[in-house]
Amino acid sequence: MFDFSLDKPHEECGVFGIYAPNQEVARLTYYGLYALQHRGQESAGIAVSDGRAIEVHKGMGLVSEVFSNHIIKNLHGKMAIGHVRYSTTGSSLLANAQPLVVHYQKGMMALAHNGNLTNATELREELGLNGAVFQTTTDSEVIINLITRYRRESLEDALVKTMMDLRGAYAVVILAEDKLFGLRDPHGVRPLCIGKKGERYCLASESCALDTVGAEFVRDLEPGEIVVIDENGLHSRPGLRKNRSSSCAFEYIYFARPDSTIDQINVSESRLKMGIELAHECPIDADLVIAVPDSGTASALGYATTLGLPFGEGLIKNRYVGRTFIQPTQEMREVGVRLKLNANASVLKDKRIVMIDDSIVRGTTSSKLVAMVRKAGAKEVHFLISSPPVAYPCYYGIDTAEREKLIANRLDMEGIRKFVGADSLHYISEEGLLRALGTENVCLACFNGSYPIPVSDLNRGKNSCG
Ligand SMILES: O=P(O)(O)OC[C@H]1O[C@H](OP(=O)(O)OP(=O)(O)O)[C@H](O)[C@@H]1O
Ligand SMILES: NC(=O)CC[C@H](N)C(=O)O
Ligand SMILES: [Mg+2]
Repeated sequence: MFDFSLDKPHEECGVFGIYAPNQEVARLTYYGLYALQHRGQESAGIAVSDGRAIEVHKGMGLVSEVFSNHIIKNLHGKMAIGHVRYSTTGSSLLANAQPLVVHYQKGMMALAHNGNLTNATELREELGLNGAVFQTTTDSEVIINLITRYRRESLEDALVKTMMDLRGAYAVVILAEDKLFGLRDPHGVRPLCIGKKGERYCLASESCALDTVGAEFVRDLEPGEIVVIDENGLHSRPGLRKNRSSSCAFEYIYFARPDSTIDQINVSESRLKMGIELAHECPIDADLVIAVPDSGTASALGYATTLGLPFGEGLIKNRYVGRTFIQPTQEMREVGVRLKLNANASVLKDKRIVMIDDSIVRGTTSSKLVAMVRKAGAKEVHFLISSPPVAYPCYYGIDTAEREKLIANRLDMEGIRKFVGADSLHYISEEGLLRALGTENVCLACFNGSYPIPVSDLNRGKNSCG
């Protein structure tokens, strides 16, 4: 049977950066991170710089738990970066929280990273042989070590050289030498966008964070691009030759906030279109369409509208639940799901239900929800999924579990249907998903095992650097 003891959301990290002398950069970063909280809940941190010295505060937990008004007020500087973490390489420990800060031959540097390197172990070994020491077990520390190693050249050249060594996914913000830098890997797997607030610039994993701090969206970083933000404004330096862009499809399906737009695709709109595609691929004669909130909501609306079916609030999400910290016993796991979601019997009773969620990963949530909806009186439960089956692990920064734990890797379609207990089960096709996204330039590795960036065997485990 499956080991459910590792049940937790499938997340990654969020980064934010701002260059704004005479503004409260720590507070703005705090708000930016608050908007990106869904990207990681294990730890949070903010580093501020006056152009020379860097101060950092980080801690385990949510942004609101790590920072108080007092702490924010005492972080002074003209620029800042921040990070919310969901660990992918290196355990969830304070020592691994970001931003990472180092002293090097030219002063101080702070770095925050979203993504996952696929050659971190090899790079770490090589750096270690050349005398580098490490204070964390993250892949992100490899990046900062490489930059300082190459810093005999100008900082921009050092960044280019570093990017030539790195494989994998990285959206990175850096404070160093009176400047704020942003880097995006040549495949553009993880998002990073630029905002303008007055005359000043900021960087964020998702555009929703720009809205929160009152910045105008300027554009996404190009794959392989480096941007430099300082007293003179913003300039771009082509870092590495851009590959065919492979931005992560899972960002649109599940991960990013619906009000964000990534690489010209609005997340909520793409989910709506996934629902429309599902309606074309699998029209079901039902009485009511419901969503697993929140990430299933837009798809369920698209499905219902296309087929002219009513949409109802069949499952209600407790808005105060972030992570459920589900205990590894059957009873506590069920409490965990019930704490987060509850069936609304008054709309479900005696109805034939189509229930739409964005994904099935390990299968834990789905089986509980189908049972819950039946218990609330539904006559039939048809379960539709707005992503193809997740059958391969992500090595680029989304923690979707090891291959053996993925239900689509273990069971065939009928086996999964039986496991979740639905009357019928249908996943969107890969073609349907691509039509909904309106581009083929996306990474679909977790669905089809075709990895756009090679992953060495040494980098296939969570603690591969530790
Ligand atoms: O098959 P599983 O391993 O249970 O994973 C699938 C579920 O996980 C995600 O939700 P999650 O509860 O992580 O977060 P959400 O509330 O943001 O949707 C996703 O939206 C599915 O509902
Ligand atoms: N999910 C992420 O983006 C995590 C960043 C980095 N790999 C870490 O584990 O700290
Ligand atoms: Mg969910």
